[in-house]
Amino acid sequence: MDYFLIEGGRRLEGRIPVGGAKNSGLKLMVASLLSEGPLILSNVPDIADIRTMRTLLGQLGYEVAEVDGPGTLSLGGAIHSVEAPYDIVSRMRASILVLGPLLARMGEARVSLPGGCAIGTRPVDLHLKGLEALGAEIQLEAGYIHARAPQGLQGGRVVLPFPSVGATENIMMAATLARGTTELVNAAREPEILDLAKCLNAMGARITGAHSGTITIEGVERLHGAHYAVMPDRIECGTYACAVGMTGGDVLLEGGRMADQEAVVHALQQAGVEVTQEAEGLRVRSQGRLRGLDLTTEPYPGFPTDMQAQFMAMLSVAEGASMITETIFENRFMHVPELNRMGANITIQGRAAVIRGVEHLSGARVMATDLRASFSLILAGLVAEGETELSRVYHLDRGYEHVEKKLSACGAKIKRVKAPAKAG
Ligand SMILES: CC(=O)N[C@H]1[C@@H](OP(=O)(O)OP(=O)(O)OC[C@H]2O[C@@H](n3ccc(=O)[nH]c3=O)[C@H](O)[C@@H]2O)O[C@H](CO)[C@@H](O)[C@@H]1O
Ligand SMILES: C=C(OP(=O)(O)O)C(=O)O
Repeated sequence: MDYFLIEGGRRLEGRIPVGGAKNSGLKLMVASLLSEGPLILSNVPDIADIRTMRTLLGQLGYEVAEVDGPGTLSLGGAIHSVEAPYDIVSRMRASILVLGPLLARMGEARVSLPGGCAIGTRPVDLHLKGLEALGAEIQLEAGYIHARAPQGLQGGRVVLPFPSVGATENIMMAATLARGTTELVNAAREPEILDLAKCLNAMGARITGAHSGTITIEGVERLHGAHYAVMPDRIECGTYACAVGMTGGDVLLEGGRMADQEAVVHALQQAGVEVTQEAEGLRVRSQGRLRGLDLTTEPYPGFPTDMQAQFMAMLSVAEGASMITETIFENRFMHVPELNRMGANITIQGRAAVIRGVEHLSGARVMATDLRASFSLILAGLVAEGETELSRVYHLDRGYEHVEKKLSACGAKIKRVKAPAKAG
């Protein structure tokens, strides 16, 4: 397994290009299953989850090919299978999103139940109830969700008890090909939902209100091919902003958009990091010691759970105490013991973590436990005294592209040590 070696203490200065959003690109790839013509997606990030999604779509018989080099994918062809198997769904949770599109397009889907993962139990009951409200018959058998709609889906009113991102996406995609109109109430409002609706509309869907919490989907007979560019990754952008804040740097995050992440920008500013929107992206600057603050993760437009671990690392070296309350996932504090091994002073009290800022962290051997936790340890390594060795970087590779290249270009000392090839 590859690992990273990070030598702390370098100020970051320069430019970092923000890639396409993982949490949008994966969903847009899935959306292509609804279309009769090819969907050409540009600005697709070079990350492991996108490769896993290519494998999954390939198993359904779908053709996914790079056009004009990396970053642009053409997705289309005939669907030969309606099954998303356990080995892929367990590797990548976004696989559950093939359920709605396969059901709408093929009248049937068999998708492995995703189960829990390192950050929490992550049930999918809201996805299933929403699809049932559109007329799907759903059975759970041998660890699989078996959904059928032999006569097609019928639009209806779905009220989500919680604005689940995944349920909103699954139901919205399925409803594009249902007969009649669907109203999705208390829908998620994340920017990636709007990106998905815009892409579906470019394919001929009729969706309105995708940023408002009530989404109306007028079903159409068929969707057609389109060209669409994946939105910039607001979480990658926020992650690098934390790196700049901690290292006292000055970096232009090319393509970064303040409008997608006002809660994160506000929190950075409260901590003493300067963030301004420029024509080419977000300019992030910091000087001197940061200040502690309190944060609670919430559905968008609140502070995102996907930025919680990175802020934890940043606040671990801020002046004074901070408290972070995690309300989305019950087990998303796995980075805390690792940060403490580097000298942080963090205690967990139920769903809250109390962070007492320390002056210095020290390099250590640490282990990544999940995607965002991995980056919190890189952030700690960037300011720690001495060397940090971060193992299990496959978690990080799921969702961050070219990390060592992007950070090194701004003066960080970080290198990937490749695992020796297996003898064989
Ligand atoms: C609201 C929120 O912050 N969603 C995040 C969630 O999306 P993801 O789509 O994975 O999760 P949801 O938004 O669906 O779920 C958030 C919460 O709802 C609960 N739930 C969800 C579905 C369901 O059928 N039943 C149910 O009880 C979950 O247990 C969890 O407590 O993780 C992604 C990856 O980290 C993030 O990018 C999303 O921003
Ligand atoms: C946890 C994440 O992704 P996933 O839902 O794919 O596990 C994430 O993007 O932070």
